[in-house]
Amino acid sequence: MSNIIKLENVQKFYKVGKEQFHVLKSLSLEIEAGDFVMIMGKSGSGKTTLLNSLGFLDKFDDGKYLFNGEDVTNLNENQKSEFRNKNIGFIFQQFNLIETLDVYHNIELPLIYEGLLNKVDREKLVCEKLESVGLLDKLKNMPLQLSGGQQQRIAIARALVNSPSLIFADEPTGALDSETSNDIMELLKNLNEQGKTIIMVTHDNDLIKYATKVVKLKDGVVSMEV
Ligand SMILES: Nc1ncnc2c1ncn2[C@@H]1O[C@H](COP(=O)(O)OP(=O)(O)OP(=O)(O)O)[C@@H](O)[C@H]1O
Repeated sequence: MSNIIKLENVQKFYKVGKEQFHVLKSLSLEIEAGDFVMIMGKSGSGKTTLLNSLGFLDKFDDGKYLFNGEDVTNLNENQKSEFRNKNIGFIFQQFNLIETLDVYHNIELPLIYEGLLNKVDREKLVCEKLESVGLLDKLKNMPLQLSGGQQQRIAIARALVNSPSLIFADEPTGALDSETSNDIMELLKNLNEQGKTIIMVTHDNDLIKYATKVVKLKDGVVSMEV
């Protein structure tokens, strides 16, 4: 198995007034291609900070970040955006769909950012992804006309549309009831079985059964890996 992600001694500080708050403390971590990783730990332990920094939504202050063996620690802003678009699909607790765009255009947006495909090819991909989450009939709906579970499925279709190898999910079931949560977890499990590497932040111990690897954070360090 090969490492898709390797972190070596990363440090992350937040500036609060004149103080520095040390949130990730010399954290090292290896994630293999095909893993379904659950990042767990108490509120405030740095889970979201870790995920966001891995996805270049935030940055590490020190240490080394290798992606497929390549050093991506010091990418510039354009390279970071390109890296994100190409390699990572994001799923959030509150879905983060654009409320003023219909379902079709929400899913199409990453393809427009990428700028490689014409309209016909984009349409084919959007419909394919919508079908894979079972919501092809909702193409013209606005996000707020859908249930929470349906909105999360649309967000998953959007995360998949650029065919990323990695899915980052921050509490993807946090806003859903338990039955809908199970549906979303089954969908993620299928994606993992199809070869996507998934890194998910959760508080919910019941979801550990879906993981191939659990990383427990405590006070900014990995306290346990299984
Ligand atoms: N922008 C920021 N500025 C200052 N401190 C921050 C900032 N973002 C997060 N923190 C602090 O860093 C710590 C880690 O936050 P983070 O959101 O990563 O934790 P978490 O484990 O994901 O928590 P939760 O489970 O509650 O979402 C917390 O103590 C938080 O208050």
